[in-house]
Amino acid sequence: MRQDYLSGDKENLSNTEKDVERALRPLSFDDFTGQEKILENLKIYVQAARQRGDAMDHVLLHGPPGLGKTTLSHIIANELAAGIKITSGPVLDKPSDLAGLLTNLQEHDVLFIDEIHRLNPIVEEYLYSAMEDYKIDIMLDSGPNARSIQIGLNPFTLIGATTRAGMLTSPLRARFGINARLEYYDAQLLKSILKRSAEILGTPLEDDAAFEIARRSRGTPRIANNLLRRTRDFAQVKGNGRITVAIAEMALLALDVDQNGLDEMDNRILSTIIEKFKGGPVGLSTIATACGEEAETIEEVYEPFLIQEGYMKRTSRGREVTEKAYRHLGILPRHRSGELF
Ligand SMILES: Nc1ncnc2c1ncn2[C@@H]1O[C@H](COP(=O)(O)OP(=O)(O)OP(=O)(O)O)[C@@H](O)[C@H]1O
Ligand SMILES: [Mg+2]
Repeated sequence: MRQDYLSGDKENLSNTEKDVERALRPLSFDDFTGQEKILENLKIYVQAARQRGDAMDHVLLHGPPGLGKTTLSHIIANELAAGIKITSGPVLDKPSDLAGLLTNLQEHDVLFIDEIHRLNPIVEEYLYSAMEDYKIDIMLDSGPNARSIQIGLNPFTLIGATTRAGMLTSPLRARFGINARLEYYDAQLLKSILKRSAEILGTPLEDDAAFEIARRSRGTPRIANNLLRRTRDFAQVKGNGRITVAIAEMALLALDVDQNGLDEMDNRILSTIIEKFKGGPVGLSTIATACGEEAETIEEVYEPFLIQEGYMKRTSRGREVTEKAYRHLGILPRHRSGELF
């Protein structure tokens, strides 16, 4: 369970936690911290579309979980002063599910499809003409009477979000005029996000405590906010309600977030590769089995951060840990084909 909220799995949040997550979600471009380049461009596209009275071009947002894809989609709709309809890839079973949504869109509305890499191929194909010409073909009747009629749609903006851009087919990817990859946040940005969140929650958060939580949040606002909520609990029960650096340290220790901000699963992945596979290279599915975690989760949630921070690398022969991983775990690197690191 602890793993779940640290890894940023939103499905496992309770209802109150979901309410808090919603309360902390920025609603406008000005509320949104970081991703400056993306924001700068989006502001221009939004303004241009509004000035012309057109629907904005379709947007693909990709990047690791918890970096703000859903948040940004809502912000775009807000800034366009448009409505938003929300669905997700796995939910759209058949073309008629999608047709229902599309025909209900008002002019310039946003249709947000989360996990768009998990669209059923038949539904996906259906989306092509909707995206390109704002038209769909609907089948009437079946058997010998089957015929299709074409229906025009109101011009709309599709926003697709995915943690796995590589899994998108090229025809789908090509239909997004705007393509943005969200990056991990640095500690300073996360610190300002935390200060804002603490303010909303009404929790006093000292500066150095904010920085400590920020730098140990795996570059991810969702994790930063989750750690803030847990730290707030510690401050309330073990302190006087104020989040000091000592309280933050205590909470992070209890949550198994180590000094470099790696959590229990990060460390398990690294130590497994070192101890069971001599540091690698080793295949993803082998690591997954040895760690008792799904390969997809490792690839989507853990590995991108471990690679970005230089603990691990991907080679053509599989995953390998780096010298930094050995140092982090306090293990001496072994001789590898005669060479030392
Ligand atoms: N730039 C930001 N500024 C402030 N808060 C942010 C920012 N980005 C994300 N958050 C916070 O982090 C939480 C998670 O963000 P969001 O749900 O948008 O991530 P996501 O990229 O859609 O993740 P997933 O891939 O899991 O769907 C939000 O509730 C929001 O409070
Ligand atoms: Mg999301």
